[in-house]
Amino acid sequence: MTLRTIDTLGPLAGKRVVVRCDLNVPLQNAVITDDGRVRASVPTLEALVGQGARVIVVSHLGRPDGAPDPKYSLAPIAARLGELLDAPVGFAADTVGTDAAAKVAALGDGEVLVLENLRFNPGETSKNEAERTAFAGELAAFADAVVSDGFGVVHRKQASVFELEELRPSAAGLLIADELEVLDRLTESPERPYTVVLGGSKVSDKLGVIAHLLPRVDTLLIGGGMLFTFLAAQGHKVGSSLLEEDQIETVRGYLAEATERGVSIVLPTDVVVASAFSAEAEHVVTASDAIEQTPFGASGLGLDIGPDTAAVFAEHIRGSKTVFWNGPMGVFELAPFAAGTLTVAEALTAVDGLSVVGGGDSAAAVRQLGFSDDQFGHISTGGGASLEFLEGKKLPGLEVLGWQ
Ligand SMILES: Nc1ncnc2c1ncn2[C@@H]1O[C@H](COP(=O)(O)OP(=O)(O)O)[C@@H](O)[C@H]1O
Ligand SMILES: O=C(OP(=O)(O)O)[C@H](O)COP(=O)(O)O
Repeated sequence: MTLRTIDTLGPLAGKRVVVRCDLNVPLQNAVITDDGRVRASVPTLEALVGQGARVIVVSHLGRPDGAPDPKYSLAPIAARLGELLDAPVGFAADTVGTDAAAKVAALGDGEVLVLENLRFNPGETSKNEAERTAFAGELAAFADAVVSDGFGVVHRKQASVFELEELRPSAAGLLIADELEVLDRLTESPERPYTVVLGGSKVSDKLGVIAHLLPRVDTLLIGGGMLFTFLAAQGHKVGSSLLEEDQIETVRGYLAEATERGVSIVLPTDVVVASAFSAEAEHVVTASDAIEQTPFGASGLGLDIGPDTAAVFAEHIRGSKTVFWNGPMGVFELAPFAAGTLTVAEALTAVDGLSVVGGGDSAAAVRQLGFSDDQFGHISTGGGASLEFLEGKKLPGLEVLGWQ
């Protein structure tokens, strides 16, 4: 079965349509540093506004703890959406409370309202299905129909991504359809050599993907926060760098399996180690088996891949016909630790084949480092979502829309 599209919902003029977007953008002091995901949400919202639907936008932002936290308010994102739509966009200070109910009731045809962060409500991400269904029911009370367009979150079985879509007539938005068109090419018949580059900080989420990618790819390049669990698996000390100790054995298994399958997992030979997590911190380049031998000893933090590693990664990337990259190579937000990400991004722009960058922060990184979207084959709004799609997994937020 293929995705149900918006037209399967019938005429939407005057109907209340809840649209699940992924507006989880990077913010610094409530200022959006990359609005890519907001822009990517616009075509579907414009299409619904154009039909005269009453559009109610819902999204998460960050990982708040199931309770309101002003740091994660969607208010600045609602304002940006208004600029991009060039129309007034309302904002409710809660998700399913009295303010939301009043503003939904007052919404006119062709108007847009953004509700406050879904994850301020424990039911959104609850592990308990009944709790998720109860929260989805509260959202469904606002909806005659649901459009799901938050590609970045379709791998999460969360109330607004799965249970809500079961409770009302639902369909996929234009962004999800676009994303699947490109990513499907990567699962069906990627031109070889096929290289996947992994980094970022959601280490435990993404390590699990590796087992499923090994049968599909020729080369895996490992940078970012996850590289330290690999170094630890090889018996090296990693100072105070990000480390998933309980994954070390699993990672040893990946290394052994890669050897058996003839897949090369390329690990950094040098890293940038800093005295603290700050742009002003002292930092040095060191061999990746000597992280604790810098002046910072065991408190040293690995915050980027080193220049030798970056050059080796770039060579692998340029020699590939298909490259998928998720997760910055280092803490690119701090200038001294952006070089590895810059080198890898540059190499992707030189791929003679299909290059895909996936993930909110990875997309933000390439734009912040001065690249334009058209220098890559595709920039996906989903990091974890596209990785899990590439590993061939059935994603709850897609299955509920008819995708098989
Ligand atoms: N060595 C590292 N230590 C800590 N954080 C890192 C490291 N390398 C990269 N990061 C961080 O990873 C974050 C992005 O990770 P992630 O959310 O997994 O990527 P994406 O959003 O592209 O899927 C960035 O904010 C970056 O600072
Ligand atoms: O940023 C996101 O994913 P990504 O970092 O894998 O691209 C999505 O908004 C999902 O967020 P989550 O990983 O907190 O569920």
